[in-house]
Amino acid sequence: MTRPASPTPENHPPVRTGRIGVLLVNLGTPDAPDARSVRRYLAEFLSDRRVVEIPPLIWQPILRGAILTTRPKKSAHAYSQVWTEAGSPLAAITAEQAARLQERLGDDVMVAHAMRYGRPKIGAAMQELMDAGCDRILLAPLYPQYSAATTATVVDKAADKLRTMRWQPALRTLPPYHDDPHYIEALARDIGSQLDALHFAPEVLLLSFHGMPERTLHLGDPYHCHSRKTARLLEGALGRPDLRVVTTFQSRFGRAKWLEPATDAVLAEEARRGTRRLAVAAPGFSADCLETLEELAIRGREQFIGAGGEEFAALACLNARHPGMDMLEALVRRELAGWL
Ligand SMILES: C=CC1=C(C)c2cc3[nH]c(cc4nc(cc5[nH]c(cc1n2)c(C)c5CCC(=O)O)C(CCC(=O)O)=C4C)c(C)c3C=C
Ligand SMILES: [Fe+2]
Ligand SMILES: [Fe+2]
Repeated sequence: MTRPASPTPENHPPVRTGRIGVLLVNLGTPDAPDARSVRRYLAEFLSDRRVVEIPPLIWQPILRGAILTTRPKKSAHAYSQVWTEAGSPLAAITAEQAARLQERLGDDVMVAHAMRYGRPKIGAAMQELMDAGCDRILLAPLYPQYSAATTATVVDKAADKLRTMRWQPALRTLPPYHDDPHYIEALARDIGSQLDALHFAPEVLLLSFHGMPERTLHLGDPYHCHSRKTARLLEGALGRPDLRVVTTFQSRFGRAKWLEPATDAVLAEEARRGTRRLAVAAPGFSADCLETLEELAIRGREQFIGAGGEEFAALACLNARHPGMDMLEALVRRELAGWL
């Protein structure tokens, strides 16, 4: 029998200093607005079985065939219309949210960010936190409304990393915050001040949430209910009886039936029925991205104006501005209770 070697600086596990890590996670985005980068991103995203719930034997040939040969070029064009000097808006804004949160939380906490698809990777970001001495990690998927396709797949990915480790950190996850007063108040403050700054008074405020296949609702995914509840609470908190608030779902993908009503159809329908001035907000997105800057602000405008509308505004997401950062700080501090 050999006795285990006594610990030496060489074989001793790295010291963890009891620091707390916070990992903000969003969806992810391509590295560049070109077809190759978009193809790599879409291949990873659309191969996630939490996102497309079709058996791989059926889905992969469709994905590798029709979709990845045509969509990357189209999507790359869309991305190129919203790309900034700091890169993809979603990447730049998520990084800024992490930096702002770090300033607010101080040295006891280390804040990092990661993306579910593309970079920075969740596993690598967790490793960085642990290498810096964190033995407790709060995983914060930046999705107010829970869905298996977003929140759950982030937790799955973090669990994949834990699975490889002998000495795991303690892990907490930020619960969905679709009805949290901090979130509703941040949205009401932020959307309210953006509405006041418009040069016109909208008749309709469209609240556009990302869509999901309708089937997921019947399978028990709370996403649709969470979105509806956010919309109802936000309408109450805005307190603008003159404004008609309409909730829609955007970004339909594939042939299955998606949640309705669809944003693009309602934009055209509102204009045809006589609405002249409309504003659209996307409360489910914590950062502006392709879906808000291109699909809503560019194509949405064309749909509304093209059908007879006169004034159109796409409002900004909470991003890294004050109301949103106040909310994020409050939500994170609450989850860190007992750790801090
Ligand atoms: C089956 C397809 C898709 C499901 C389900 C889905 C759910 C879902 N997505 C978001 C948030 C975002 N999606 C974004 C882009 C995007 N989404 C899909 C498809 C599904 N999304 C695709 C193919 C794309 C890529 C762009 C394109 O080719 O059209 C983004 C923006 C990413 C960016 O780089 O800016 C976000 C954010 C949620 C919240 C959600 C379910 C609730
Ligand atoms: Fe999406
Ligand atoms: Fe889209």
